[in-house]
Amino acid sequence: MIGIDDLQVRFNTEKGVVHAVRGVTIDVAAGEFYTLLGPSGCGKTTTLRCLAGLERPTGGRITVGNAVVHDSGLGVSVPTHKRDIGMVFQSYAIWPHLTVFENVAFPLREKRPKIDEAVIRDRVANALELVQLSGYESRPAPFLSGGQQQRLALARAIVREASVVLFDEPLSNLDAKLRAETRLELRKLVKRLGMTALYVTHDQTEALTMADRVAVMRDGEIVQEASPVEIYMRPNSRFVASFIGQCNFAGGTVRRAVNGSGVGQLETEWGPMQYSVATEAEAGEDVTVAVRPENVRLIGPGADGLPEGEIVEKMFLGDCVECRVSVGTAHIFARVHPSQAVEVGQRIGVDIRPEDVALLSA
Ligand SMILES: Nc1ncnc2c1ncn2[C@@H]1O[C@H](COP(=O)(O)OP(=O)(O)OP(=O)(O)O)[C@@H](O)[C@H]1O
Repeated sequence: MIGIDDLQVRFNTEKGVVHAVRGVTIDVAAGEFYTLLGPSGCGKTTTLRCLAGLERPTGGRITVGNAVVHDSGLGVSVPTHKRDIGMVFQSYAIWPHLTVFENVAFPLREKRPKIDEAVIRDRVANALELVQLSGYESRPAPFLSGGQQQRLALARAIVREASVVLFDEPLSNLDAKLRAETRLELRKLVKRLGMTALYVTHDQTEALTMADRVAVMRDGEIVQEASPVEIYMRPNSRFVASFIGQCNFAGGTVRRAVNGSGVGQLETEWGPMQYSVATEAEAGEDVTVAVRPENVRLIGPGADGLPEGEIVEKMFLGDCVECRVSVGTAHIFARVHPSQAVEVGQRIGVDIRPEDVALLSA
């Protein structure tokens, strides 16, 4: 439904040329919820703006459904209003001088040939019902709460009945609790309407909870594209592992590589370890070992010949206690249940399952 092929965007600035998007290629299936995730300045908004027709790419080709909306080689560029796309932005861009009804009706009133007033009323009523704003029709838009304004922006995007909807950080103005509620609501609504969504965010929780597929961007490029679970469990680089959630890293050397269904052996800064996820790393190769803090278990000292360390710091985080443990020649962070008795200075065994160890290139 959305095809972006080798997208290139260069901006000429006083400080020289900024190559904001470098060969981004994505293919989003009909009905899929696809998220571009990355730190500020990585080029995600620029990619979205190119798709919307708000930015002119330097190179590449973009299709929406069966329509080519941009092709730098052929000199094709379809204007924004002729693309089959709805948009929801961070600043909701609702009209403060209009009522809720008129805000939603606005995109329909702009259409040529003109849409019949009775049809407009019907479609607005439907859109408002979907986002649970029925009954607010005559209220001035600024007199809605942040969450309601966000839903109003969504109603305005869906009233066009476009098959593709673009979201640029639409939840970032909401407080934490409302943001968490709206995440799931928004995903459910998009799925119910069968829309194809391209969602831009720098918030890893949003990406992990909402998306069918996530593309992590860095410096204008996609560095990994996979399902949320795979991105989290099998990051392909230190950058992705540390951008998405917390991660422990240590230098290591492969002593015996995984073959078949067996486990491999590593020598690491934390001591000897086992791993079971097959990689291309060979015996003798230097690697970076990555382990999530929630996968580090702390067990009584001397247990089963586990590497032993000392708790040097602990921090209560509400749903868990984070401990910094000195082990081998390095430190590792572990997250334990608040009911587990842990004290600074305590000797402790550090247990990590082989399947929770990821190897990255050194
Ligand atoms: N109109 C412009 N002129 C010059 N440089 C620009 C322009 N728009 C974006 N850039 C630059 O292109 C790069 C990518 O910007 P972009 O807004 O796409 O990043 P982003 O990942 O969406 O970041 P954020 O989350 O902060 O919006 C940045 O270095 C930015 O400064």
